[in-house]
Amino acid sequence: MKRNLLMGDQTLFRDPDIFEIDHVPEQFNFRDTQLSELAYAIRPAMAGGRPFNSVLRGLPGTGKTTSVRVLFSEIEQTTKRVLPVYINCKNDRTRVSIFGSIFNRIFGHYPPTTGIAFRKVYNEIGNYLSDSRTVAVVCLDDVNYLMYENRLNDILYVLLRLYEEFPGARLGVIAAVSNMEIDLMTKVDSAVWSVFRPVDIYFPAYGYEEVREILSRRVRCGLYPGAMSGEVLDLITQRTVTAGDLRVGLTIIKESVANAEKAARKEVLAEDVSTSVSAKDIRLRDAIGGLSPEEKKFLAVLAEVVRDSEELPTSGALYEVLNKRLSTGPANFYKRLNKLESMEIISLTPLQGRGQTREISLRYEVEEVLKVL
Ligand SMILES: Nc1ncnc2c1ncn2[C@@H]1O[C@H](COP(=O)(O)OP(=O)(O)OP(=O)(O)O)[C@@H](O)[C@H]1O
Repeated sequence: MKRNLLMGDQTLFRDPDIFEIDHVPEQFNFRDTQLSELAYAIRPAMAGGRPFNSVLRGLPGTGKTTSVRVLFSEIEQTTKRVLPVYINCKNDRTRVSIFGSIFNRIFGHYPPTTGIAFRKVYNEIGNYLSDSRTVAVVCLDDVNYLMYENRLNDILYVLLRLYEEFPGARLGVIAAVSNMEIDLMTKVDSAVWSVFRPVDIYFPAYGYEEVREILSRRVRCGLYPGAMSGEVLDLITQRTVTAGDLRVGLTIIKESVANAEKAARKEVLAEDVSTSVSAKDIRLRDAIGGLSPEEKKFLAVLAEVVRDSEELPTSGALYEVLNKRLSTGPANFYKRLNKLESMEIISLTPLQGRGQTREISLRYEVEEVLKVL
């Protein structure tokens, strides 16, 4: 029999990209209310005015990013006077990188990484918006990743005050948050909030019928006919609804199809349906995917220390190990620790009567973290 190890002889996928998390579906249903609220906030920009700022709140996988992408693509097809800028704060976390991304959208290239002051980048953006009367709409997706070291305040402050220095410059911010425990208002200084004053747009979780319809459409586009029965789709829908995150369903479909292919079946059976995917799992992969190589090494050592300690390690004890193994130094140590906390990978609990000392725990199983790393 002819074997083809790298290119499987047969695949059930008509188009595997359809199941990627960042795929923008052709049909985006069930979010009409949110889309019209967001369109309402952006609309003044279409007439050259300052858009309303907005906050999109909803659990992961409730369509916040997709709503922004849908409207941004409509803007791009309609006018050049509005410049939509999408920023994922998991990747762009500093003032320099966020303004670098805005600069790139305007001028088609990033500012040089060395030898250029932030102020110069800022001035060029401000002058461009002011002179060209282009209105910028900046989406800060997963803005919770900026909630450490006061970065969110700093970045919102600089963005929202641009018009003061550059008369005529107009810019609106869309901030998306997927952690429902976070009340953005309490995280932003009142002086910044008084300029921000966002419209609140809530994205509720999808119900059973909605999830089934969304997944079934994906299956019709992404798999060959007959590859997945209604019963198997019901099973996957049920797991997705229980997990409360559409990304779980998309990942289960991908893995189940791969299992069926491995068993050389032409149809996914109930036994192929992967049971190991959970919303927590996806959150962990997502969070770790947003770490730099140095931060990953830091987390790996931290996880090993947690695994090998009888009690939860303190920040002091952990610092000793990390400094010895990775020459972390105190400033980087606390920066990385705070970042891992903001990404909800670890918890830092203050110890009573011990000043700045914190007790460190992982929010996931140690082995799970090490496996994903
Ligand atoms: N109404 C919908 N119709 C079709 N697909 C959808 C719908 N809502 C969400 N999806 C799909 O679910 C996945 C997750 O959606 P999206 O990234 O927009 O969620 P999110 O709320 O931004 O999540 P996060 O908070 O993690 O960023 C994407 O693949 C998206 O295409």
